[in-house]
Amino acid sequence: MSGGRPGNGLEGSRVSFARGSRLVVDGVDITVPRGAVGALLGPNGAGKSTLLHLLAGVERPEVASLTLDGDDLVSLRRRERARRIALVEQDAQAPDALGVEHVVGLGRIPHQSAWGGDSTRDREVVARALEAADATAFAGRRYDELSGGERQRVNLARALAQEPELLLLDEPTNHLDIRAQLATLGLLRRLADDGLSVLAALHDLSLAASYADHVVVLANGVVVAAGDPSDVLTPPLIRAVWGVEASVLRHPSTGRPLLAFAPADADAPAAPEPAPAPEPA
Ligand SMILES: Nc1ncnc2c1ncn2[C@@H]1O[C@H](COP(=O)(O)OP(=O)(O)OP(=O)(O)O)[C@@H](O)[C@H]1O
Repeated sequence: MSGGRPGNGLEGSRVSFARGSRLVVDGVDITVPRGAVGALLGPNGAGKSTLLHLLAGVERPEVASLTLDGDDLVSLRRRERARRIALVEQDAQAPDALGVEHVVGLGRIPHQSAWGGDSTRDREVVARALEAADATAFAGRRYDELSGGERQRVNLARALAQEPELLLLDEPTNHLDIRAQLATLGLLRRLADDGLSVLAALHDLSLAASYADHVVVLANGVVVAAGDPSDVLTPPLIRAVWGVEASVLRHPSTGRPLLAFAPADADAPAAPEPAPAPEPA
């Protein structure tokens, strides 16, 4: 699905954004190499969605530099940006009563001329995107009548129909059952292996560790750690950022980190009373 253009992927340096007097993204350095899956992690309110919006051009950042395959993203024209970057938003909306195929077809607009309408290729790309996102079964239905998880797959299909070089996703596993979560992250992995740059905000640290090449941990708008999931997702870091106790296990088949959590000590429930010893027979 990627454009196949050579380059370094996304490279951002000192990306910042203020809401009123408060910096909600504060001097973030971020890199998503071409062909890599990056996971953006952090507690509620850390600035993940805001950062994705800045990278997608929905909001304009204060920035030292922000490039995609060497091209300055901030000065990129809107249409060119939409050809190269797709954002799957959390709980994205579509106009009422639109059919699913139509919604996915909206992803083709940046590639179409003003009077051209849908070409055979557009229709093929839409069909492939629906299939890749496992949404073909809903193709003939109305978007506003779908469940949350079904919509999430359609939103992904719409982004894939854009044939971007950089795919940004805000909690793409939200609403999805476990099979659909694994399918979505497996698809992102394969798309990256084909050359797409992927950055997804995720709350499930084990899923992030299973599928991402690197993770970026945000807290209060600042990057507090970044790198290989095995190096970054340590119990002290998780305690400091999320305020919970974590044990790092290993996935039995992949060897990737698998995290088990407990409330921080002060909040931990009292240990259960030991069971009374059985009476001797
Ligand atoms: N429209 C807005 N107006 C004012 N403040 C906002 C707005 N949107 C977000 N914020 C604030 O900006 C900060 C970053 O929010 P953001 O949505 O980027 O966090 P997040 O890491 O994506 O959180 P979550 O995991 O809860 O989705 C938060 O403090 C939030 O309250």
